[in-house]
Amino acid sequence: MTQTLTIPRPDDWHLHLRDGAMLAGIAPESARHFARAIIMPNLVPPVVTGADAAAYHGRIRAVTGAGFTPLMTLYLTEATDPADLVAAHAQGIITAVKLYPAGATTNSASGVRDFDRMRPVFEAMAEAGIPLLCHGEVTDPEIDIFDREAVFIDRVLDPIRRRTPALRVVMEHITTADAVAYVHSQPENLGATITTHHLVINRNHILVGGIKPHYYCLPVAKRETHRQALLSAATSGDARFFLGTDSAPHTDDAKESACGCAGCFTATNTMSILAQVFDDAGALDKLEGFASRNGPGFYRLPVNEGTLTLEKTDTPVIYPAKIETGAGPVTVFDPGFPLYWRVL
Ligand SMILES: NC(=O)N[C@@H](CC(=O)O)C(=O)O
Ligand SMILES: [Zn+2]
Ligand SMILES: [Zn+2]
Repeated sequence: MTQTLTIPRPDDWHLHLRDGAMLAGIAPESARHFARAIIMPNLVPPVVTGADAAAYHGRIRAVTGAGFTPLMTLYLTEATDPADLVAAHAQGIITAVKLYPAGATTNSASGVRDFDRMRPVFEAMAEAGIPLLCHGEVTDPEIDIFDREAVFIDRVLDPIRRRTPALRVVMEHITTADAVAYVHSQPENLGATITTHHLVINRNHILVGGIKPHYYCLPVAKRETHRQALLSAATSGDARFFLGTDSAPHTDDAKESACGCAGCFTATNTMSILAQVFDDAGALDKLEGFASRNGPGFYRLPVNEGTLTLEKTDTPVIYPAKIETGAGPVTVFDPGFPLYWRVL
């Protein structure tokens, strides 16, 4: 008998949809499987005001139609007006606010340099219950790239949490056992997203046998013990860990370059990969919590009423190697093993 798995329609709590021709080319890949997604604001120029977010929301819906709900975020800068942010949230324009340390990742030049200066904004957000989503890496050139997440927790995140304990925080795309342990040490108003690709690759996948630009993302994948810690957290059933794919398309010429962009594009095959990874870990029953229930729980939103069904097949699932967009081709993340779970 064919094995199937039906779960409430999943959501993606961390997604890059970009804009223009790229948006038009890749948004359908997410809208096909996901009901809602938290949309990252790191456009050029970034989404910084409620008005920017409302306009971007319109551009996304023009591509996806009403079957997909983009949950908008604002890009926090040192010039952010707390009143604009609180008003945008009260009007339902935004769901959360994104913190990028300046220079940490793709299009983060207008991010925050002095975290202490943001305290009035954090207080206003705590008061209004608006989640702060953190790209958790320090940018100090003295700090080794593999240590930047752990150092961020000690130097930036923990001080913010001590000063504003009521602030709801999501540690985005966690990559270390340190981040998993930090979530465990904290009250329920701290959650964490885990990407599909960080459940699959460790740093060897990027570097051994030749450099693999399509496995390069930020935060960079760490050693295998950290991947194991992420897998344990994702499959544990702990409601503070939920799916944020961080699917982050760049055109092939931008990835396959002497200075290649960071980002893995996983929207197309994420659900097949996750089903395979959870099945291989003997935790298929935990996929529903991770992909469909824990995120809405944290964000205080209803679980989706629709469903998604996956079927286990005898022959590997075939998916496109690249998505052709008006901006250029985008390579789909290759997990490096066959996938036997097909989305029906
Ligand atoms: N994850 C990445 O490697 N890249 C993201 C930015 C981000 O989420 O940090 C992107 O926008 O390309
Ligand atoms: Zn990030
Ligand atoms: Zn991201």
